[in-house]
Amino acid sequence: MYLYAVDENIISVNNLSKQYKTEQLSGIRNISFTIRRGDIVAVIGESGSGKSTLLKSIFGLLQVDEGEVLFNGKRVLGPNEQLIPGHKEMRIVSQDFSLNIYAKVYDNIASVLSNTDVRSKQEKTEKMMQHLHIEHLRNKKITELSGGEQQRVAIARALVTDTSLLLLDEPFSQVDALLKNQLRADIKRIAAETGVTVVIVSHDPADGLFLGNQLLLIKDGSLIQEGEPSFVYNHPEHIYTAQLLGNAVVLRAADALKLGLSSAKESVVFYPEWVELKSGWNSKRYEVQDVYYKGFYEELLLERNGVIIRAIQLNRGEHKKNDHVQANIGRFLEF
Ligand SMILES: Nc1ncnc2c1ncn2[C@@H]1O[C@H](COP(=O)(O)OP(=O)(O)OP(=O)(O)O)[C@@H](O)[C@H]1O
Repeated sequence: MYLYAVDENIISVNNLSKQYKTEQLSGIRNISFTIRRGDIVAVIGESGSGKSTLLKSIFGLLQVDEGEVLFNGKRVLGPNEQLIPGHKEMRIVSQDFSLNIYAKVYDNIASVLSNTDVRSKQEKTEKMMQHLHIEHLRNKKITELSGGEQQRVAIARALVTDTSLLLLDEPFSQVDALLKNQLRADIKRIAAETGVTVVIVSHDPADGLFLGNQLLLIKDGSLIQEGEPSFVYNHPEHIYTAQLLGNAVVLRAADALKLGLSSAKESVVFYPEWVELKSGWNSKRYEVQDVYYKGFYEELLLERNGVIIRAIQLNRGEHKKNDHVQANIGRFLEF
């Protein structure tokens, strides 16, 4: 019996470290996690935090210094250990797409399929073009496409071979806001339909919150938190996580006390949506310093006893600058 037949983890990353020979700290350090079959995992972190290094290490494009990556229970070999770097059961879509720029869209996708069954090759290519909404581009050369269109072709090409693990490095970097929402939804739908496991690297926290069943947060080469997105959002282990995911308000304990929040820790942290704008026995009076229009909601800058906080107001125009409002910080975290 094969090991992977009984193991629900498609990937196990164990104590993985990869340092580049640079003066500053770079690469990744001592990272461990597992990926369940069929999951969409979002790796989120700022530029330079080590996301691409992690993705390339999973795929076997980098020789790691310590630790290992297991794919279906078998160690992924590095470039020094095999002739052709990479892994034949995984597909990676890197930021440069690696498409044949002189070939047409259709041929870019079809060319990765075998010629033994021409009919099935055509069907699979057609289906994948439909999945990614690029049928109308079939006869265009890659050089004639926008960055976002190229990105879709690259994803179609990666998925058409019935791969079991798809690695996407910043798949939305070239896409404008409208297409980004569509492409995010497409990836989610295709993953559900095909059962492919997806690892997405992004600097945009919204990708991690919306897309993944599992969220990994990387900072300065280390994995600082992982878990189901809503759990990580609501139970951040670091102030940084709350700031990155939800633009949290961070107050020193002394300032928090001026708002009636008492804490024995150094800092008090809460998301703007945890502030309830209402009168009640525990609500306090604040002055509206400013109102920021955010589309379907407004962010209010509120002041009390010299301390500024932010709150969210869904009913636009309800409170204006210099108004006085009653607000209650319904929940807060202590660090
Ligand atoms: N080949 C290399 N040689 C030296 N340093 C490198 C190399 N590749 C990456 N680094 C450094 O390692 C760190 C992590 O880089 P990595 O590309 O993994 O980050 P990232 O989170 O993917 O960033 P980005 O979102 O900007 O692509 C950075 O400080 C980077 O400068």
